[in-house]
Amino acid sequence: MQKTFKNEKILFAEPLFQCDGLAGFTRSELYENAIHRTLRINQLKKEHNWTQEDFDIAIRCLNYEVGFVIHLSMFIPAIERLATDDQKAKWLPLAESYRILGTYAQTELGHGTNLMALETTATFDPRTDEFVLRTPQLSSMKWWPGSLGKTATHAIVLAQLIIGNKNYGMNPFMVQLRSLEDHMPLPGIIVGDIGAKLGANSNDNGFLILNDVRIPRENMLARNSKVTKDGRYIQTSTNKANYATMVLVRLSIIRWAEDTIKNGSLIAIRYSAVRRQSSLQAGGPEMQVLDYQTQQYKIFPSLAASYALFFTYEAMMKEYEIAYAQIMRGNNQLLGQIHGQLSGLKAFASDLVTYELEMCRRSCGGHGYLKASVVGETLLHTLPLVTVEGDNTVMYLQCARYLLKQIAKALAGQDVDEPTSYLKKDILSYTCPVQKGEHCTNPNYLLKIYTQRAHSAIASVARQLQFDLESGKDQSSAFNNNLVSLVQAAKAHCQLCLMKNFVESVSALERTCSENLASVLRQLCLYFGLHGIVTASGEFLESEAIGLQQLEWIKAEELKSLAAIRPNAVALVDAFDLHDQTVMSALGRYDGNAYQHLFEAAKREPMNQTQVPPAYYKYLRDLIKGQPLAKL
Ligand SMILES: CC/C=C\C/C=C\C/C=C\C/C=C\CCCCC(=O)SCCNC(=O)CCNC(=O)[C@H](O)C(C)(C)COP(=O)(O)OP(=O)(O)OC[C@H]1O[C@@H](n2cnc3c(N)ncnc32)[C@H](O)[C@@H]1OP(=O)(O)O
Ligand SMILES: Cc1cc2nc3c(=O)[nH]c(=O)nc-3n(C[C@H](O)[C@H](O)[C@H](O)COP(=O)(O)OP(=O)(O)OC[C@H]3O[C@@H](n4cnc5c(N)ncnc54)[C@H](O)[C@@H]3O)c2cc1C
Repeated sequence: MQKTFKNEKILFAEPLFQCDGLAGFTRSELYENAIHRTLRINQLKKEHNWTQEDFDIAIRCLNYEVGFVIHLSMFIPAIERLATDDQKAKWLPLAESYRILGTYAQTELGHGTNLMALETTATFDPRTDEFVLRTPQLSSMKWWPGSLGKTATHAIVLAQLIIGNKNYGMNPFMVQLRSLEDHMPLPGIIVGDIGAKLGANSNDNGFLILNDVRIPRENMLARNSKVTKDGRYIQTSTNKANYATMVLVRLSIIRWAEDTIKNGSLIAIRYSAVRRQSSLQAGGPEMQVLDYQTQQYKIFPSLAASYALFFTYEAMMKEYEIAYAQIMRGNNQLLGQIHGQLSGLKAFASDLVTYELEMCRRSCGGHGYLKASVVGETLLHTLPLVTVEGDNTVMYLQCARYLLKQIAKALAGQDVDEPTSYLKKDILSYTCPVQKGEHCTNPNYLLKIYTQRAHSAIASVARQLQFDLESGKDQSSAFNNNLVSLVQAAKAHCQLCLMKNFVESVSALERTCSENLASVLRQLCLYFGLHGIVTASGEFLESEAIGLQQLEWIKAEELKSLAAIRPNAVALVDAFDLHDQTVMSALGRYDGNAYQHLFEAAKREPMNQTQVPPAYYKYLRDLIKGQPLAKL
C-alpha cells in the first residue's frame, strides 16, 4: 500500500537506523539520536538525489522517530502559508537549510483550545517601528511547542496584536529565541523543556517566557494582515486564514494514524499466526490463535481501519490540494469545508487508532506488554494524536458546527458542499435497502445505511437545538445542552466519510486489479461496514437506518466475514510492505520467528549485560547469607 521506498536498502544499511537499541536510551540520548537521524537523512537525500517525497517516506519508514518534527511539519509550512513573498524569500532558505531551527508556539500554560483567549501580546511601538512581545503572567507562558525546549533558534509565536489600546486578535510573529553564535537564549527570553512525557520523549517540548522582547515590524507574518509604519492594521484575508497551518497538520495526523495502525495490525496478525494456544478439540493440536473467532474479532477491525484510513487520507489529500491552491490564490471559498472535514476526520482517525492499537496490544497476550513487542510503545506515541492540533471533542464540535450550517442550507433549498450533499435528500423517503440476509453483503447498501444514520443524527440535533432556542434557551445554553449529540453527529458523518472512501476506492481499483485481489478488498470493505454498524448499533437503530431484524442479519454477516478474511489476513498486512526495521517488533517479524527475536531482545537487555547485578553486592548477598543488614 505504501509507495515502495526504492531507497529502503540504503536507509536500513546504516547502523543509525537500526533501532533495536532505542529501548534503553535516556531522554538525552533519544533527543540526540533523533537529531542525528534527520541530519543523516538529509545527507542521504543529497548523496542519492532523493526527492522531497523520498525524504518524507524515509521519515515514515523510521516511524517518525526523527528530530525537527515541528520544524518540518509546522514551522516551514507556517512560513509558506502565513508569510508574504518577501518574508518567504528571507526565511524559507534559512529554514530549509537548517540555518534556523523553528517551532510553532501557540499553546500556553493556561490555554490551548481557546485561541481567542491567548494572553501573549505583541504591542506595536511606532516610535521604534517594533513589536514588543510579552507573556504577562504564569498562565501566558508558551507551553508544549515541539523543539522549543532545547533546539529552536526561532519561533512563530501566536500573540494578540495590540495597537494603541486596541486588540486586533491573534497574529503570527517570527521571534528569534537563541543566539545563532552560541545557542544561548537572547535577552528577555526564558526557555526550557517541560519534562518527560508518556511517549515521544525524543522531542523537547518546551516552555517560553517573553519579557518585553522587541522584534522589527517586518517580523509579523503578513500574508493575511499587516501593520503599517504609522500603526494602521490592514487585513487582507479572513482572520481564520492564520489557522492554515493547523489545517495541514490535521491532514498529516490522518496519515500518521494510518501508519501507526498499520504497524499495530501487522504485529498482531503476524504474531497471532505464529502463536499457538489450546485447542477447540479435546486432544487436538494447538491452534494458531488467529483461528479463534474472538481473536479475529479483536484484530480485524484494526486491519480494516488501516485500509479505510489509507483510502481516506488519499481522498482528503486531493480535497486539501484543491482547497489549498484556491486559498493561496486568495479564494477562501473552500476554507470552511476543508476545516470542517479535517477537524472531524483528524479526531475520528486518532480515536479509532488509539482504541484499536490497545486491542492489538491485548491480542498479543503477555508478550504484548513487553517493550520488544513495540505495540504498546506505538500506542504511547499515538495517544497524543487525540489532543494535538485540537482536542478531539473540540474538533468534532467544529465539524458539527460545519454540518449544522450545511443542513440549514439544505433545508432552505440552497446548495450544499459536495461532502454533505446527502443532506439534500428527503430523509423521510428512506427505506432500508437490506430486506433480506444476503443484502448485507452489498457494501453499497451499507453505505446507504451509513448515510441515513449520519443524516438523521445531524437533522435530529439540529431540530433539538431549534427546539431549545424556541423554548427560550439562549444560544450558548442551547448549544451546551446538545454537545454530546453534536459530537455523535460529527462522528456519524466521519464514519460515513471513511466508509464512502473505502467503497469508492475499492470500486475504482476493481477496474484495474485482478478479480482475486478485488474480491479480497471487497470483503475487507464489507467487514469494515458491518463492524461499524454493529459497534454503534444503538445509534443506527435509533436513527431507524436499520431495524432489529437488519441488525441480526448484519451481526451474522459480520461473523461470517471474519472467517472469510482469515485466509488472507497475513497477506493483507504483508501488503503494507513495511520493513522489519520500520516495525521494529520482535513479535511481528516477516520471518515469523517471534520467539527467537524475543529471546534476542532479552539478551540485549542492559540488565543482562552482567551476570551478577550491583544490587547483589549492596543488598542481596548479606540477605541470602543471613548476615545482619546494614542500616538502610
Ligand atoms: C519530521 C516530521 C515530518 C513530517 C511529520 C509528518 C507528519 C506530521 C504529523 C503531525 C505533526 C506533528 C506533531 C503534532 C504537533 C501538534 C502541534 C500543535 O498542537 S499546534 C497547536 C494546535 N492548536 C490547536 O489546534 C488549537 C485548537 N483550537 C482551535 O483550532 C480554535 O480555537 C477553535 C477551537 C477552532 C475555535 O476557533 P476560534 O477561537 O476562532 O473560535 P470561534 O468559535 O469564534 O470561530 C470558529 C469559526 O472559525 C472557523 N475556523 C476555526 N478554525 C478554522 C480553521 N483552522 N480554518 C478555517 N476556519 C476555521 C470555524 O469554522 C468557525 O467558523 P464560522 O462557523 O464562524 O463560520
Ligand atoms: C505531544 C504534544 C505536542 C504538542 N505540540 C504543540 C506545538 O508544537 N505547538 C503548540 O502550540 N501546541 C502544542 N501542543 C498543545 C496542543 O495543541 C494542545 O494541548 C491541544 O490543542 C489541546 O488544548 P489544551 O491542552 O488546552 O486542552 P483543553 O482545551 O484544556 O482541554 C481539556 C478538556 O476540556 C475540554 N474542552 C475544552 N474546550 C472545550 C469546549 N469548547 N467545548 C467542550 N469541551 C472543551 C476538552 O475536550 C478536554 O477534555 C502539543 C500537545 C501535546 C500533548
